[in-house]
Amino acid sequence: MSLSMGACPHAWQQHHLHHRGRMWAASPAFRRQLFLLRSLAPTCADGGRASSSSLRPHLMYAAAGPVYEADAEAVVRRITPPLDRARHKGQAGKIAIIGGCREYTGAPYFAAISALRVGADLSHVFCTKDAATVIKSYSPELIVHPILEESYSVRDDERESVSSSILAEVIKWMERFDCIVVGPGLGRDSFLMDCVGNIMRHARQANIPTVVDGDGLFLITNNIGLVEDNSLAILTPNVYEYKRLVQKVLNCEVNEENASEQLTALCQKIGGVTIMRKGKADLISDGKKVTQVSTFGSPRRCGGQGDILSGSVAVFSSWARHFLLSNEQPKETSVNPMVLGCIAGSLLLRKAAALAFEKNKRSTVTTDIIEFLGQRFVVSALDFHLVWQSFYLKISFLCCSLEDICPAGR
Ligand SMILES: NC(=O)C1=CN([C@@H]2O[C@H](COP(=O)(O)OP(=O)(O)OC[C@H]3O[C@@H](n4cnc5c(N)ncnc54)[C@H](OP(=O)(O)O)[C@@H]3O)[C@@H](O)[C@H]2O)[C@@H](O)CC1
Ligand SMILES: Nc1ncnc2c1ncn2[C@@H]1O[C@H](COP(=O)(O)OP(=O)(O)OP(=O)(O)O)[C@@H](O)[C@H]1O
Ligand SMILES: [Mg+2]
Repeated sequence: MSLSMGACPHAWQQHHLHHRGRMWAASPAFRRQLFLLRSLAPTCADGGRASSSSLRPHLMYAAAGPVYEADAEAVVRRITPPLDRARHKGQAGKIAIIGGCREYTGAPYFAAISALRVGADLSHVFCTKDAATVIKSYSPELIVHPILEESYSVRDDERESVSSSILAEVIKWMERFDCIVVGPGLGRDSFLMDCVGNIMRHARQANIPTVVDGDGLFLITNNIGLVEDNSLAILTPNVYEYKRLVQKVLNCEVNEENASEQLTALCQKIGGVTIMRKGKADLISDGKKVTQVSTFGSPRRCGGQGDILSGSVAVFSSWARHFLLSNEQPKETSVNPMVLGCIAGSLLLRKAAALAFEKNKRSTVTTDIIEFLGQRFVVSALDFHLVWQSFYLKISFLCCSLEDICPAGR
């Protein structure tokens, strides 16, 4: 990846300050170029070293003002590793999901199988004993560890020893993972929450990137120290999870008018984390800038799509990290692999959902979407669809024209 692009996006931005909003909104190609410049080039105004508290005014504008549409397809293409015959098992990613309890077995399965379908080599699930057999029976591809316990199965006097042995069991594996996803189908049992808090602390000490979703967000909302100042943490809240996070951290209500400012403020207040606010458009920020992915996916809102997303984001952010490390980035670069991972995951889910909906219409369920996660297929199928559509339109137009010249029946 070339990082030596000449123009300084911020200088350019200042010059055009008065045209903001309308111009960006008007031209997708323009926004695409700007995003690529901003995401793949160093921030020249501050040498990329701006901390959340030392942003200059025009950078504040960049952080608090417009939302840039990401060139998500370019990001996917850049960070996806080639299918190289020389690679061995594990090099394309080892992901672990911490989730799955008596109530929820679907969510951890969706996240784990999506990680594999996106292209990871190994996908583990750490869940409660009740959930393990069920999850294993969904798929032989997953490595399932039945180690978590809920309060009802642990006596008060055993809590400490059970908690330590759970942590010891996870630690044995932790260093091998490229990313963990905490929360899909985890439930909210208090003992379980405490154990998972310990697992998160350990992951942080070991520098393992952590995607926090579902009930993991419930856990960190009530214990924000678990992710505070962790630049390897990604939070993926849905509407309600975001609402709870804003109320707790910013002590106010969600403000749709200033969505990007509020998201930036939330990232900055927590410190270092990347947040993807899911919704009609997925808004992504690391506290420095806000980008969005708004490619239309599907009108179906069946449960489980967020789980696909968390598994996919885990894989893509690992790939983005490896890509940036192996491409000798200048130290001052502002590219954040966690942000790239969110962008790529969001696009993939949306494209897969679009294709699943085209096939299954209102009966689309999450399993149907997972079928379409083969990204090369998603991209080429979509391209094919567009080509076919335009070909079809041209044919129809030609037929209409012929009809005009030579009406049928004459
Ligand atoms: N197949 C599976 O196993 C799946 C399992 N999943 C797992 O389920 C667990 C919980 O995750 P979640 O996303 O359901 O819970 P969350 O976001 O806390 O609450 C959402 C609920 O809030 C409610 N609500 C409505 N309006 C509201 C408002 N204005 N402000 C506030 N709240 C409002 C509304 O409920 P209602 O009031 O309609 O009863 C809505 O349903 C988690 O572990 C996840 O991974 C899922 O991944 C799906 C697939
Ligand atoms: N109103 C919407 N319009 C279009 N796409 C949406 C909309 N809301 C969510 N999405 C898409 O669905 C994905 C999942 O978001 P959602 O809000 O359903 O997550 P979730 O509630 O955590 O899902 P889950 O049921 O897995 O827990 C998002 O990435 C987004 O792309
Ligand atoms: Mg969810």
